[in-house]
Amino acid sequence: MVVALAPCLSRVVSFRYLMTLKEDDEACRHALKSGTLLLYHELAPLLRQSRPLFAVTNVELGKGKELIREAVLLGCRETGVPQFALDVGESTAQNRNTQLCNGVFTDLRKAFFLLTEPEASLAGQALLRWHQTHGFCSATGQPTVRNQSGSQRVCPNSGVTYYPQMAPVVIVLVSDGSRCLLARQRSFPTGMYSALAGFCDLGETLEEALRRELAEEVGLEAEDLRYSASQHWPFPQSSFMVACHATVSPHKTQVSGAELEDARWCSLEEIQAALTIRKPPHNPEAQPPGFWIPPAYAVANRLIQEWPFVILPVVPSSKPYPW
Ligand SMILES: NC(=O)C1=CN([C@@H]2O[C@H](COP(=O)(O)OP(=O)(O)OC[C@H]3O[C@@H](n4cnc5c(N)ncnc54)[C@H](OP(=O)(O)O)[C@@H]3O)[C@@H](O)[C@H]2O)C=CC1
Ligand SMILES: [Mg+2]
Repeated sequence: MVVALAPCLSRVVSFRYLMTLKEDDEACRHALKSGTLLLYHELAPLLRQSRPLFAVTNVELGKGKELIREAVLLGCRETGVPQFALDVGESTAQNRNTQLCNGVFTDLRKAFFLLTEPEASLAGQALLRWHQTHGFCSATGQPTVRNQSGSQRVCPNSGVTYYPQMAPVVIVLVSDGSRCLLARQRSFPTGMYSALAGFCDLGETLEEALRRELAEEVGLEAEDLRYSASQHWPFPQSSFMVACHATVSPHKTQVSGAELEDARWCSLEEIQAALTIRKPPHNPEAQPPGFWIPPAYAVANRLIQEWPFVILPVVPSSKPYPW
């Protein structure tokens, strides 16, 4: 009994500690002295061997203590050590830090396919980018002021508080019972196919957004829906991805050329072959005909991985939230 409760308790303690750091600037400044830092340079994280590199906070940063104050709070390790993200910006110190920590500032989009444990790098980049782009109040045009943890910004003139935002996106893997539907946009890397996705419109439920996107992009009507998972997705801006499976009756797709370059029904064998491709081919043009799918961290990959094992429940589609 005690063994089962201990991890729960430590998680509660760690969430409460995080809450304190968000609300209490002095406590957060104090925590900066003992926490670890994920460094960025122009939003490119410091990585070593495809892993984010957490430096100790007393690392020499050129501008010293003042620069450390610009760090944003990311989370708290199970050990109770708080984690921060900091962009060293145009500081000339980045080279020194790179040598000191034996890491390399790496473009996150390029590193993404190779990165193990990308969550902290992605969240840190998204939060730092939000601060860089929300320096002014949209009501008064005056500069906004951040709290120490970076969980909010306030306009001293209007009193408006701004919080980091995510746009809700529904992503759906459609199945006709024996095949699943993958599609590609023109902007995708050559040969990559993914599940269908789309931003929710204001006032829509997820289910309505899913049905609209299916109709718009491939001319299909969803029957049964099943929630699978969710994730934060930082490209190109922060989205909150909600991933679902959907069934449709076997039907011809009508691909919208405005939205998609191509959509293809894939058999189990084709999916199994695509899952064996762990990273994008060096020269996709030279590869034999086939396709590859988003990397393991992307929730689209999870939908595709679990598709063969998903047995969709029969849910009356009139219910607004069948899952
Ligand atoms: N994690 C994963 O596994 C995957 C993630 N995704 C992500 O899902 C997201 C949505 O997919 P996508 O098919 O592009 O979406 P949509 O099908 O909704 O099409 C994108 C277009 O919608 C318009 N749009 C409407 N609302 C917004 C908004 N809040 N932010 C940005 N654009 C908006 C834009 O049009 P306009 O430019 O004309 O204004 C944009 O070009 C993308 O960010 C993509 O990176 C996609 C697949 C897999
Ligand atoms: Mg789309």
